Amino acid sequence: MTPASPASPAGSSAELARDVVRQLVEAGVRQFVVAPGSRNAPLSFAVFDAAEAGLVDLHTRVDERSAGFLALGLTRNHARAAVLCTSGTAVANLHPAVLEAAHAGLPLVVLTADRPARLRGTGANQTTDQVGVFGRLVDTVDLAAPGPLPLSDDGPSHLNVQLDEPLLPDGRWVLPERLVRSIERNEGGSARIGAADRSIERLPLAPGPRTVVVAGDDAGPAARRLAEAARWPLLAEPSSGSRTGDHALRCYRLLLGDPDNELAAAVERVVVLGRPTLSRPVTRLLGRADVEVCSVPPRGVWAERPFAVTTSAPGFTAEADDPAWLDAWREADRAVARRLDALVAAEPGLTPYEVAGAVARAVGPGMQLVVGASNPVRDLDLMHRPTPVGERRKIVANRGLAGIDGTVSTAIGAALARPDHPTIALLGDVTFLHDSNGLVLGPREPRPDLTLVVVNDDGGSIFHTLEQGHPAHSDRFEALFGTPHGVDLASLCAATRTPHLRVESLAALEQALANPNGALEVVEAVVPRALRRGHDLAIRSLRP
Ligand SMILES: Cc1ncc(C[n+]2csc(CCOP(=O)(O)OP(=O)(O)O)c2C)c(N)n1
Ligand SMILES: C=C(O[C@H]1C=C[C@H](C(=O)CCC(=O)O)[C@@H](C(=O)O)[C@@H]1O)C(=O)O
Ligand SMILES: [Mg+2]
Repeated sequence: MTPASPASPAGSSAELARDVVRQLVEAGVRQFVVAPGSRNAPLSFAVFDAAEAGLVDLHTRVDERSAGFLALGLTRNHARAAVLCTSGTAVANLHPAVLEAAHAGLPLVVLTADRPARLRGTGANQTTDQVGVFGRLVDTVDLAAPGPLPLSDDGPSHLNVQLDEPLLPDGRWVLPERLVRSIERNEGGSARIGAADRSIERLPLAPGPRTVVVAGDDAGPAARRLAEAARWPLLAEPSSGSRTGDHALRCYRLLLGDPDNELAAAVERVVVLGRPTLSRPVTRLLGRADVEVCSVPPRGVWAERPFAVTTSAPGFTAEADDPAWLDAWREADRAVARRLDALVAAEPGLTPYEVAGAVARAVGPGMQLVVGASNPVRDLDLMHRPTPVGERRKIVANRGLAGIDGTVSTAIGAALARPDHPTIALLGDVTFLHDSNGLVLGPREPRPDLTLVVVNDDGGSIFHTLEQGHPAHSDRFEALFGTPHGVDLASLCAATRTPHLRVESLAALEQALANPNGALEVVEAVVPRALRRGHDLAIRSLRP
């Protein structure tokens, strides 16, 4: 047992590392994800000692891409995390998660170990230019000695820590008593970074113009509250935090996508909150010259909107408007939803729409759903019936940049940060394969109560629904877009000893969802990809 050293030698890497970890803990970081490396050893040892003292949770991941998204999932669920790695290409593997955090406005902390500045520009091993490595969107704080850490609360913080040899502390870190006590009293930074509902100046909107409320990703419940106060139709994406109550419309996308829909044509004003990312009909509505747009800027970088905005404010209020407008939208929504359910039910085999519907129904009060990009989030948008207000369901998605990367790890992180209830994830097969390293968990690792439902259509079916999927391109489609892989997911799961179940019917899927194993498991739902374009065209042509 190495002796405890209350204070490391002044100017040592151990002292610098301990100062960084202390400040992060004081700022509310309680989750640390370590990717193994020698250069970051002083930081890793300091985190280990903080974990031994019960102040933080320590996670280890061998793949920095997964480590970054694990930290993102923790942070997205208000358990602020720091991810740390060694120098060189390891740092670049964190970039996808850092970019998602920047665009989603998440306070992820990135600790990159570096060689001392004197070695920069030389051929020193594993040394590159890490200052500004995440581009203009994320500033770097380059640390050579202990000092105050400027941390961002509305986006990622990059701390590049110059660590010189010796890289080993000369003993265990005995954390300062006052730090331990303050954490035990949960003083200092909050361990749960949430979108605090700060009292903000809300701008009143006059009744009259035929208005709809669009709630994009991370809009929060403010969108629902405004729609309810004004009696306006609510067009809420699954990860908006507003897809609850009786103003939210399930099939808004189909109503807007109908060029002859009189209700859509009659819209005169849109109030938009969060970041709408799912569909071109919503994008088209927001870009219409005859529509007034009132916007609450979203979190994250580039918060200015890609469409003309008439009024921008941190929030809006409204009085009750004419309910006939809402009633007309509700009636049309119910009518087209009935036709959608009939179309899906008429299909003999398991469809991705049924998978999304079954998953949505399986997410009970308090539970969490993490949904992957591409078709799963769009199928959920069509099939997810808005749920009652107040039942604390949470739907999480990486919509800052809509990447298919890191989704397994994001789901694990989000699930670990919400241990009171099970989490389900819904994702495509290519998305799953893209982060299958997320299943590589060491024997000491905290494990989530998480069911990963993988919709396996052996490739990227989204492209069938886009321009690329037109039959004119069929000679090149599979090679460039369909990308069939033929991977045996059962064997892939077996490699990491992850429980796996393959289902090919709705009944089998519902049975699996009703009997989760309470730990990490994969339920593979096999569906045909060849039918996607036909189904998509039929669904888009549905009318009330
Ligand atoms: C990191 C990243 N690479 C590529 C893309 C482009 N992309 C979007 S969806 C998709 C295919 C997703 O396939 P899958 O997960 O199986 O879902 P499906 O489309 O079959 O529903 C790809 C490659 C992306 N969004 N992010
Ligand atoms: C496949 C990629 O992402 C694309 C996915 C769908 C988007 C889309 O147009 C959906 C159409 C709809 O449902 O209305 C598409 C877009 O936003 O234009 C995304 O690029 C990809 O390769 O990035
Ligand atoms: Mg697929």
